[in-house]
Amino acid sequence: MSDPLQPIREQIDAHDRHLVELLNSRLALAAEIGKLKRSTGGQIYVPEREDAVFRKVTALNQGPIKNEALQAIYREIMSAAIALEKPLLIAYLGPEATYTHAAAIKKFGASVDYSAIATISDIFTAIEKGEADYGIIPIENSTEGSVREALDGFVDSDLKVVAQVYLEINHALISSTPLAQIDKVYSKDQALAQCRAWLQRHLPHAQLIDTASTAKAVQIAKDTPGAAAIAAELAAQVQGVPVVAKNIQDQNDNTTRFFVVGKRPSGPVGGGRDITSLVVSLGDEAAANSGSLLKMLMPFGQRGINLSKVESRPSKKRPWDYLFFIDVTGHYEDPAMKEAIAELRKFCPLVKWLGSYPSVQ
Ligand SMILES: O=C(O)C(=O)C[C@]1(C(=O)O)C=C[C@@H](O)C=C1
Repeated sequence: MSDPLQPIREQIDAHDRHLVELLNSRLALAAEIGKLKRSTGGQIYVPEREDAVFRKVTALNQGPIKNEALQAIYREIMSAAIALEKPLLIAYLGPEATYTHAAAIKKFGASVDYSAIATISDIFTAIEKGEADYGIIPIENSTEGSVREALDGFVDSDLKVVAQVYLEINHALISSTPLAQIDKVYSKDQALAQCRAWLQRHLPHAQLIDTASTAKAVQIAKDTPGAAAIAAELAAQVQGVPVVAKNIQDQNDNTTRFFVVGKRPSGPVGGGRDITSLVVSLGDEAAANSGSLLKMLMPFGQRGINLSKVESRPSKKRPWDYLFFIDVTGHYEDPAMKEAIAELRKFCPLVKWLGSYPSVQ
């Protein structure tokens, strides 16, 4: 009896031949772009162009492929294109299998090189010294708020935020010890905090111990009797430690926002899809004038520039002196944004542009 799958598979084979041809022809064009960029010193990774490509293919898509699947494929196509143009090294907050590692792969795909770096400040240093091309760091979590080391890192650095990526965070309890006998739980402070209610319910007497990263916690738990770690399931797989419980985060839509940092700024994507991040200090103005916070936001509001985040951090220079981290919609090069920032500079001793980047992807 003839196999009914056979003729369909033959059509798939014909499509695959065509796809491979098309992919190679597309990548040859990227290699040509790479040559031009190398001779002119152009940027290899271009977030605003990638955003346009993602938007274009999504608009072309009539199914049945889902947009998410199409974008994942295009992520890998552009990752392969980057690798042909120039091998890029991406530094991420390690060790291997941290959430930042997963976010880095989501952003840059499988064809670039990655390097695990122990601290956020070492990531900044690696890029400044040219030891890595880009860095990826967690900036804020939907349950726990900002990552302080990351915000602080930008104050003293001239690196720019060139792109951002969001990753849904699903924590697992990882241990070789059964749940009833676990007396210590290791993880990064943010992850422990994101599972506070679950821990209170299931391990109310366990000691909670902060570690430099979630993957580091798995390393410790692996060799410590009675110990468990909170980390990604990926970290459990990579290090061969059993998963005791899955999805233990208190909020189901627990999401972390990551920044990609590099030496040169990204160009605009337009259409209200850019975000600009700034750090502002009001200096003595704050002490002298109770309306100064409002005054700081007015230059944006008056020009219809949308404010999506304001976060304050102690300046560490004087007690009760604050730095404000502000996200606004638009690119630094937009005329209205330029005007607003110029106005801010008239009365703020510090207005530092951290970067402008596409809001999605
Ligand atoms: O258009 C470019 O500048 C390219 O390098 C090509 C390409 C692509 O494959 O489409 C690859 C990498 C960049 O990040 C953006 C786009």
